[in-house]
Amino acid sequence: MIIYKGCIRVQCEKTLIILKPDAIKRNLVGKIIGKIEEKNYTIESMNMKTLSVEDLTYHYDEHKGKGFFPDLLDYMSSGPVVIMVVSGDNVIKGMRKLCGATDPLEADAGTIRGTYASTKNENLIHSSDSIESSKREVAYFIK
Ligand SMILES: Nc1ncnc2c1ncn2[C@@H]1O[C@H](COP(=O)(O)OP(=O)(O)OP(=O)(O)O)[C@@H](O)[C@H]1O
Repeated sequence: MIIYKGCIRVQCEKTLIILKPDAIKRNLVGKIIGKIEEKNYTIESMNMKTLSVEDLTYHYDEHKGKGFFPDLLDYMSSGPVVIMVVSGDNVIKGMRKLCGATDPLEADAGTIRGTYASTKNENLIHSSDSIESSKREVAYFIK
């Protein structure tokens, strides 16, 4: 049995994190990664890329047809993002909590969105919302 940073390695979850274009434009990458590391989560992989409309249509499939979808595509393709796989005990739930509510005005103090973001359109970070989403997103974005 391998014990790694306090959790049994084989039971550690993985989640896909995307630091959105505003995180890079506003020089917040280091601060956000600092908050993730403060929680003792582990960064398993990290890369930068500008997402294509094809990537985003796949990723945000559930939002296709909604009024904000065109703005979401414009925003998410407006510059490079940082794509990370982060692991840790209960990391999926823990990272969603650390990100805070989708609307930063409703996000708890101390969360990433509550601390650094101010609009629902540009809310800095994506985090997988379930084990199924995490598997689907990691399989798509990490080749
Ligand atoms: N009503 C809205 N107006 C503008 N943008 C929105 C709205 N709802 C969602 N979005 C954008 O679409 C993204 C995906 O929405 P979702 O409801 O899946 O929120 P989330 O799970 O908190 O965010 P994400 O999927 O990016 O982690 C949001 O993060 C936000 O950027």
